[in-house]
This record gives sequence, structure tokens and C-alpha cells, in this order.
Amino acid sequence: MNDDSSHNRIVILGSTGSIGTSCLEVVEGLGNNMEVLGLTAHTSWRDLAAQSRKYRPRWSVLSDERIRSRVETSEFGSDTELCFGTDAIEDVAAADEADVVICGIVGVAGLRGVSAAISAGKRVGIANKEPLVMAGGLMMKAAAEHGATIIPVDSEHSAIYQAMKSGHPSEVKRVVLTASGGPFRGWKREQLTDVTPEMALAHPTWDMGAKITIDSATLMNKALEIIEAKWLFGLSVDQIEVVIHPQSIIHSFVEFVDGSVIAQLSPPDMKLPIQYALTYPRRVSGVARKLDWSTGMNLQFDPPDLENFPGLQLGFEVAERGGTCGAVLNAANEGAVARFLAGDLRFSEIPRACRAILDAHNFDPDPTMTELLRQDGWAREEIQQWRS
Ligand SMILES: NC(=O)C1=CN([C@@H]2O[C@H](COP(=O)(O)OP(=O)(O)OC[C@H]3O[C@@H](n4cnc5c(N)ncnc54)[C@H](OP(=O)(O)O)[C@@H]3O)[C@@H](O)[C@H]2O)C=CC1
Ligand SMILES: CC(=O)[C@@H](O)[C@H](O)COP(=O)(O)O
Ligand SMILES: [Mn+2]
Repeated sequence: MNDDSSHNRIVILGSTGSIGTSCLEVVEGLGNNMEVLGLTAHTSWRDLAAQSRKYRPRWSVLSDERIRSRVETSEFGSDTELCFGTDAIEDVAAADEADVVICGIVGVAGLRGVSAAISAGKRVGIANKEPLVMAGGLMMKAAAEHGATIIPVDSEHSAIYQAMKSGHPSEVKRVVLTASGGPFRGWKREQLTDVTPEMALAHPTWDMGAKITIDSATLMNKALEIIEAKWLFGLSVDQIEVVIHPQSIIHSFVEFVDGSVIAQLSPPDMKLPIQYALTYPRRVSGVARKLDWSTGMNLQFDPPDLENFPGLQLGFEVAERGGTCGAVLNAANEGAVARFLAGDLRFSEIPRACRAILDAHNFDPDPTMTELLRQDGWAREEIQQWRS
């Protein structure tokens, strides 16, 4: 971080998305303490232009080179240099002037930006879980080598990060990830066959981008989060549990060896974990919603339904096996979700297709990044052709 910890220059990867726009609200709430240095989007150039005029970053990046000829550069304001391409995302994420990088790109498309920020030794707030699922072991190793500080932004992992402060890492018995259960909590396998994208996009508690919202509905989001937790906190699979908590008020628990369970509570609003990553180790007043204790509240907990939501089981298995499994599961799931949203795959086929591709892949227990990228590409081709 900047020596003057009251003023920090921030880069937001994926600034036009759900995490990105929440992050800009947080930055605005923090006032003069934060300066927006860089923003990135893929194709939403008009949104990025509006953000650029408002926050006046030094750089704005559009990663999709194909839209270059359509973009009206004058819309970005005179203070901002507009750049194109994924190389430019890496340059901004690693810029000497950047103190903190918030990673809010969706999918493995965010890998190069996250990796660049880590290699440059930045403070890196990671919401973008898919690169961790794909290559978490290599990323944590790189962070240690380059002196980067990874602060989880995913709500469950932020909660665990905060709760871990109550004891020494060696005193942690297990972590419990909470899951809302999604829009189909309590549904049976037969009922899930004819679910439409519109139904699956109606998350009961969180307002998020389309891909993660579908993942929440299949419980694949929790599967990815098991793998994410393993890498972020150096846990074994038998130290990770999942509990269904429909209210999304408790964002996860840490149980210590003495039996004490420490939880983090707040309304379902990503502005809190984003702000925590920006101001850590300090806590400051901010724009995130607060709990209202003046009205009654019931907090419910149920065991997860692995039979009707088989995607969750994949998370435990993949975290256990490691190697190339995370890359393959993640890539198959990204492709399956895209096909489901395009009306080309049934909802109930998402976990089935992921299972089939995972089982068919050529397992490597200790892959390099090159091998992980190769397997990611292979799984993306497989999922395009998959038929039940
Ligand atoms: N939303 C949430 O509350 C939470 C999200 N997360 C994680 O955070 C990440 C972002 O999620 P969310 O904000 O919901 O996603 P959104 O779909 O809302 O936003 C995605 C962002 O990534 C950009 N983007 C999309 N494709 C590419 C690409 N190929 N290359 C570069 N940039 C790209 C988009 O730009 P453009 O607008 O131009 O398409 C946009 O800025 C995901 O990994 C998700 O799992 C984790 C916890 C909570
Ligand atoms: C906000 C956040 O972190 C999401 O990952 C959220 O947890 C999704 O809700 P589910 O618990 O339904 O997966
Ligand atoms: Mn989450």
C-alpha cells in the first residue's frame, strides 16, 4: 500500500459489472481517501466511458479489441487514456502507481489481470473466483514469492478471513461456508429439469451478474467456493463444510479447536467485503447496508441436498483430487452456463455435463500453468459438443 495509508490509488478490473459498480460506490463513499487509477471492461464501452468521465482514471481499458472501430474515444474525457486489449489489462493491473487492484472480471478471462497484479506484488482484492479455482495453488505460491497480499472479496471468504483473526491458523478446526440454497432450495431433481434462465436468474437474496447467479442456482457456486477456500486458507477438504442458510446474513463461520465458532454477519451487500479489502486492516464507516436489530430476524440452517444438487459434490471431489480438476470443472461449468443461458442446455444438464467432462479428462496431479491453460481449452471444446 501507499505509505500514506489514508490515500490509495485503485485499479478496478471489470468496473462495469456488479462487483465493479459496487466497488465504485464504495470508493465514492470513502471520499478523498481513494483515487481511481484504472478501470477495465470488455465490450460495455458506453458504461466505461460514463465511469471515466465521472471518476477520471488515468487509464481505461476495453479488452475486446474487436470493438475498437465502434468506440467514440472522445466520450472518455480528456483526463483518461483509452487502451485496448488484454495486454493493457495486465499493464494497468501491474502499474507502479497502483496500490490496490480489485479483481471483478467474470470467469477465467480474469486470470491474466489477477496474475499480473500478484506478480507486481500488489494488494489484490479477489472477487473473481474462477482463476483461483483453476490455478489457486500456483497463484498462492506466486503471491508469496512476489510479496502480494491477497484479500478475499467473495463474501464467504471475506467472512472467513475476518473470523480467522480470532485465533492462530493452527487453531482452526474447520470452516463452514454458508449457501443461500438459491431460487430452487427444497426442489427435487424432477422439478429442476424444466427450469428456465429467467427462473434461475431470480436469486432470493443477492443481486449479482448472470454467471454467478446461475452458479448459485445449481450450487456450483458453492462447489467453486470450496475449492477457493482450500487454496486461500490452506485447508484440507475435511476442514470445509457447507450449510444452507437462506437469509444470507451469516457469510460463513470458522470453528476453532476449542469448539468456539466465530461468524461474520451483515446484510447481503458486497459493498462491505469490497470495502474491507480496500481499507484493511482498518475498518471505516462506509456505504454498505447495516443490520437492523430493531425488527425480528430468524436465522435458519439446514444441511445441503447433495442428491438433488449434484454440482455441490463436485466441489468436494475436485478440492480433494486437486491437480488439473479445478481447471477442467471450471471451464466445463463456464461453457455449460453459457449454453444454458443461450437456451442450448437444460438446467439439470449443467452438473451432468461437468461430471462427464471431469471424468473424461486426462488428470495431471501437478500441472504447470501451461498445462492448466491447455486443459481449460480442452474442456471448453468438450462442453460445446456435449450432448446428454
Ligand atoms: N456479483 C457479486 O455479487 C459477486 C461476484 N463474485 C465474483 O466476481 C466476479 C465478477 O462477477 P460479477 O460482477 O457478478 O460479473 P458481471 O457479469 O456483472 O461483470 C463482469 C465484468 O467483467 C467484464 N468482462 C466480461 N468478460 C470479460 C472478458 N472476456 N475479458 C475481460 N473482462 C470481461 C465485464 O465487462 P463488460 O461489462 O464489458 O461485459 C464486467 O465488467 C465473478 O468471478 C463472480 O463469481 C463473487 C462474489 C459476489
Ligand atoms: C455474494 C457472494 O459471495 C455470492 O457468492 C453468494 O454467496 C451467492 O449466493 P449463494 O450462497 O446462493 O451461492
Ligand atoms: Mn460467495
